[in-house]
Amino acid sequence: MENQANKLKRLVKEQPEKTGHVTRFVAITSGKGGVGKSTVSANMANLLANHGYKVGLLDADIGLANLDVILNVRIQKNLLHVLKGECALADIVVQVKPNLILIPGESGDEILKYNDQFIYERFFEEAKFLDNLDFLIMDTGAGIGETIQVFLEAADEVIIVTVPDPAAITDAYATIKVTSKIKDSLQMVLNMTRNEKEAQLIFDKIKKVALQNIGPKLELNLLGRLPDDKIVSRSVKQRTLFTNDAPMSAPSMEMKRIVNNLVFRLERKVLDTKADRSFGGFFKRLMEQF
Ligand SMILES: Nc1ncnc2c1ncn2[C@@H]1O[C@H](COP(=O)(O)OP(=O)(O)OP(=O)(O)O)[C@@H](O)[C@H]1O
Repeated sequence: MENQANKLKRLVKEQPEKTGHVTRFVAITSGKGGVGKSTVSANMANLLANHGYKVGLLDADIGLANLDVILNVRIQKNLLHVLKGECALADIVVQVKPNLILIPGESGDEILKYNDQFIYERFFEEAKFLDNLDFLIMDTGAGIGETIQVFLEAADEVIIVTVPDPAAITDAYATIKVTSKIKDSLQMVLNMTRNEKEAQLIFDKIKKVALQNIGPKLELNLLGRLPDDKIVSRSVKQRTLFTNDAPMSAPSMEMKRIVNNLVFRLERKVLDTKADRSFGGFFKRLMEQF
């Protein structure tokens, strides 16, 4: 019988290996915890997978509702176990549905703390089975910690999620300010907003402050908004995804707009194709920066 590791390798490698295949790395972060970062990450990855993209979802945040809980999958070990040499990468990867895998992580601090050269070499070799991913969506922790910044710097696109409450906005702004030192463009998602007007108003205020204090060099964009909706909270409680449960609902339609805007941006963006654009290459960049 085919074991789990081989099955995963086969599933992810269904397509013939493309030379020069590009994986796009998207980091989702927030200033404050509990603003919907994991909910946005999981539903974004789900919609991209529905579009036919091969998507990896990396949980680099151990918060209240982890991605395995949101996606209703069982995990036993995570990236930390791989980096400690206790299991193989293929053993921890969970196939959520066709085109969507979950890579269970740990807090970024823990992940990047391990630096055993021998295990790294094996890890990068093993990571080749993830080379066909079109997107890696990373749910990072909240705040302005050094490790989170390392993940954000290595990403092609950084999305900062916030909610309208003043404390969350202040913290989101702190993230924008710190991250503007390493990124020229940042995306925002305003979650739990009453309507589009409210989202735009809040965004305009943040943008004005950013322009005054950071300057015009930073391109700050509103990628989209999500309403505060029972459909979203209910799906999280039921361990389902609202983009599956209620695909025609207001939150799903807004989530589709966010995903379309993201894909549009990334398709236009000139990516650094000199850098190794594989999952392993991305991790190498992380380790080098840390
Ligand atoms: N648009 C929304 N409408 C209603 N409830 C929401 C919405 N977005 C998120 N929530 C609820 O907010 C809570 C926190 O969401 P989530 O776990 O995604 O946040 P987080 O920022 O990832 O948190 P953490 O910092 O713990 O990782 C969840 O219970 C979720 O149901």
